[in-house]
Amino acid sequence: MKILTAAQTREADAYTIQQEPVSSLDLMERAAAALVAWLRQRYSAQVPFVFFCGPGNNGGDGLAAARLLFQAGYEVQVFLVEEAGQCKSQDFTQNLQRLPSEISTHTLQAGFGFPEMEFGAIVVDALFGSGLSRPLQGVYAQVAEEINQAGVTVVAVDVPSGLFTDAPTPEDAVVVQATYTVTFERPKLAFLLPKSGAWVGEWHAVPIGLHPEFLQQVATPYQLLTNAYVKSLLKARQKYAHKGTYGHALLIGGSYGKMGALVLAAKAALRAGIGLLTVQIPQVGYSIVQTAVPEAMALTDAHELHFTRFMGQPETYECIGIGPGLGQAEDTRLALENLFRQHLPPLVLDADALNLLAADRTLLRTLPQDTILTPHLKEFERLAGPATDDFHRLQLLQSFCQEHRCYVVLKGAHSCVGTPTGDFYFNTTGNPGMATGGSGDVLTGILTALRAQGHSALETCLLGVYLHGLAGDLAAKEMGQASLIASDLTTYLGKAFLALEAS
Ligand SMILES: NC(=O)C1=CN([C@@H]2O[C@H](COP(=O)(O)OP(=O)(O)OC[C@H]3O[C@@H](n4cnc5c(N)ncnc54)[C@H](OP(=O)(O)O)[C@@H]3O)[C@@H](O)[C@H]2O)[C@H](O)CC1
Ligand SMILES: [K+]
Repeated sequence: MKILTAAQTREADAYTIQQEPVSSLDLMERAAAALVAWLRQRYSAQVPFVFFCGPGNNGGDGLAAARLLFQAGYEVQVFLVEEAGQCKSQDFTQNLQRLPSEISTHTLQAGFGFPEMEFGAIVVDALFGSGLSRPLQGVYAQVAEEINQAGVTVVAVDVPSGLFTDAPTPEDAVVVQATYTVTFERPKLAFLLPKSGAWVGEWHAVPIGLHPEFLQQVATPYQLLTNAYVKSLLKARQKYAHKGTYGHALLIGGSYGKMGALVLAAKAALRAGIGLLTVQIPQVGYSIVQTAVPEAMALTDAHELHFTRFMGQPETYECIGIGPGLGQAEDTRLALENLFRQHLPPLVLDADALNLLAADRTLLRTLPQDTILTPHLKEFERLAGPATDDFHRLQLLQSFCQEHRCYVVLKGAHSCVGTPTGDFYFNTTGNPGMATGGSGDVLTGILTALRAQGHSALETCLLGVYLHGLAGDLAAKEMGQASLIASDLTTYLGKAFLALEAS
């Protein structure tokens, strides 16, 4: 699903208005109705609502929604927030005229006294949306600050007021802290990024019937993974298959004190459908692996404690995953250097393999084409340098993938897959319970297994992050986020496959 910029959203509006055709006032009515349907599903008519409406179409949405909610029997109060002399949008003015006189309406200007709020009231933030052109100041900043200090549930209309959707919001800017953001048609790019996403709370995208033709033709490098799309990437298992049909993968990793990481990756690879799995481990890991993962074959390194030399034949494997528990010894770096000189099957690199690459730019330059790298934010910073903000990090991701002709799974709340073509795919599954040691090792195992089964690098990344997150969501549903540990992700991987197939 494409993610649109604010400018593209305006174009989508204009196209819809012209081609459907529908008046802009009716389009606003549709947006307001979609918001009200969401509110009514969540809150009973006993819950009072307080609307704060700005001067543009976001405020107009607020006014239309206040009217519809009032007509549905809810108690509604409206505060119009305005800087003296500020122009109002036409649709705002029309909706103000349509507001039933029974709704208590007040204007807040500079120096206002912030209203007392009834206990349990829900604040609807309709100050500004995608038309924000500068940080909040004056009365708008004051109202936003008061809302943030009121300790109430805040539902932001389309965008939390003060948040820029396609550019960094300055560090010191005032932004409404939303509990929920009900956004129209598509989430905005800022919602998916770690810093700006924190203002958004839990977001829900509600359709408002923007013209499908426009959505189909509009070009964007930003995509959101949908269930339907990821499902289309699944391959059915064949009746006459044998273990050779589903690839032979190799995982290289584990070192003294870090064999668990390799075991986690190996178990996940097996649950991700691999036909055959071999692991290469230092001697210290031999009995650990043979006991913990009897399904895997083991190659032992010449070294007792860590990886120093690839012991197999590259052509035996359809994919090699390197990194979980690897360690960063100098002879491990040399072993990677030697390995990269060979003709290799596709690679998945994680953890210490990434740290070794980051510390040795020459090694990085020899990275085989189409390698999948799976850094978290800190590892990515080591690889590509520090980012000044979320949007700068996306630029770094794009140029890194293009320069090294690789795929990067940048792990986080909405893990982002960067591609050599300069595209970005944001994941939609997963939860904060997955921020736990070993979660990344499980992902490496899944990706290595999918790649070895013949998926392209892109398909592997998309299917892998989605299934990994879905397994986390299914696990968290039964055991809660706090108690979730990495092995649970592997336990629930089968259910994630089933859920995706059945969706
Ligand atoms: N397709 C859709 O998604 C639809 C969305 N709708 C809603 O429309 C808004 C966007 O409306 P728009 O009027 O473009 O923008 P805003 O309401 O966010 O505000 C714009 C006005 O405010 C001025 N402005 C901008 N920043 C500030 C600021 N910091 N302080 C004061 N004033 C500011 C701006 O004027 P400037 O010329 O000064 O920039 C505008 O006057 C979208 O978010 C949805 O809620 C439609 O209802 C339906 C379709
Ligand atoms: K808003």
